[in-house]
Amino acid sequence: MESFTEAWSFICEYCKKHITEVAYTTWISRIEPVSLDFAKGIALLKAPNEFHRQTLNRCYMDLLNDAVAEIFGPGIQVQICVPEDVPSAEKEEEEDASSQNDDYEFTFDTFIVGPSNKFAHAASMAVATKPATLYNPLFIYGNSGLGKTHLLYAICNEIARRHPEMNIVYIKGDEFTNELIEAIRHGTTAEFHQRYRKADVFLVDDIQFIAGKESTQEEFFHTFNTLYEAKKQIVLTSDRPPKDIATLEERLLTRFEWGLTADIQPPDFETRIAIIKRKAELLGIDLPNNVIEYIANRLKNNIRQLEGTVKKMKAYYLLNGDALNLSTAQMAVSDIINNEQPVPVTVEKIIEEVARTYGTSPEDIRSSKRSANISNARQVAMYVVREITQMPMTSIGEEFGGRDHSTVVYAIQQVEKGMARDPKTKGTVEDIIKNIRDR
Ligand SMILES: Nc1ncnc2c1ncn2[C@@H]1O[C@H](COP(=O)(O)OP(=O)(O)OP(=O)(O)O)[C@@H](O)[C@H]1O
Repeated sequence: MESFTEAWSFICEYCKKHITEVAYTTWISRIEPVSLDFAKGIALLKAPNEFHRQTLNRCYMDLLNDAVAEIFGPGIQVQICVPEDVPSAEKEEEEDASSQNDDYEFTFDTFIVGPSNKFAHAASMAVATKPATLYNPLFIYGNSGLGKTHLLYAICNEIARRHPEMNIVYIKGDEFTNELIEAIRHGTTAEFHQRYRKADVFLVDDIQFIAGKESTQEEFFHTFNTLYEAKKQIVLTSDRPPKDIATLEERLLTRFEWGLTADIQPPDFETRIAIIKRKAELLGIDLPNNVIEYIANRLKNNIRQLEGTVKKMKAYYLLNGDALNLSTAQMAVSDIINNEQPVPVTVEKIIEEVARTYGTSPEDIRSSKRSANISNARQVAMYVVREITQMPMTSIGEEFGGRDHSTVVYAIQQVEKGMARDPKTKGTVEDIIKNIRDR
């Protein structure tokens, strides 16, 4: 592992010589080496997200394999994973509901259109066909599992197909924040600017995660302006409309509303039926009509759940030989509903989100450092832990580096007072809680 990480810089050097600087910065520089297994002949690399992986698989696999062969000799195949693939107990539980999809690509062809999403679909098609001419920015919002990411990838894939020369940059709002914090820490903000401000098409999934984070919003504001003025296409998604993102800066809110805002609603009955049929077809199984109708009647608000149910039925069929009938469907639906119970939020997750918001690190929050920003972030983190987990004060104190009960009580009171006095503080804390709960 150690030597693979060391050798990674040589692989990067090789790639750098063979592609343009922009392509290198956008696609190769953000890969992380994971492991090299000579016995299996696999070099495992990690891409920051699914769209990145798809692009690497499609456009840069030969280059990466050549680079690996140059350094380690022939017989090693590159494989790309994404953070979601890295096993952890929690992720495994989420697996069925995950938006990762090995059965089909997220394109316009695989997107079923109905009254609930036809406006967002049409706007996305328009943007993909003529980037930066009609709607800029395009802002798509809707609840979880209704197809925002699917549409965003569909735009990426369509533009990549029509305009292979265009530099498409896709990122999630929280990744943008994390990368900025890392760039500030390592003094590499120039590379950070270059990566995002050289985009021809800039797509940000879950933009709500930048709200309340001052330096991220500042950076995003400049990136937005640079790209907008250069007539580059910007597409954003969120779980709520811009005006409902409590701590979004006014100047960003205005900009997000400059172009077109399109919402996606839960699908109606006919669309749910069409989606179940299509998912079954893609998975190569034949579902009777009564089964399709049963699923469509039970799951109304989330397309990811519809898809998960069809996958579950296929798994029961293949693994247990169960028939594709109503009782198997009942089992699959209740499995999906139970699995989708929210995963309990850990203190670690809460501290991570608070740290991101205040531009500090989880280690600092748990430490005894007393600078104003860190103390403030620590108090907010204690408050949020109490709000979300209802954990006893003494246990909260232990989680924060062995602080005593009275320190926690004091911290919570301070935050309550701050929220009562200042609407901005209130908005920030509420956004943090919403972001953590919505994950
Ligand atoms: N109209 C549709 N036609 C076909 N599949 C769809 C449609 N809408 C959503 N899906 C599928 O449902 C799953 C969830 O969609 P997606 O990940 O795009 O949701 P999302 O709105 O981005 O959710 P989240 O906010 O939780 O990230 C994906 O597998 C996607 O392909």
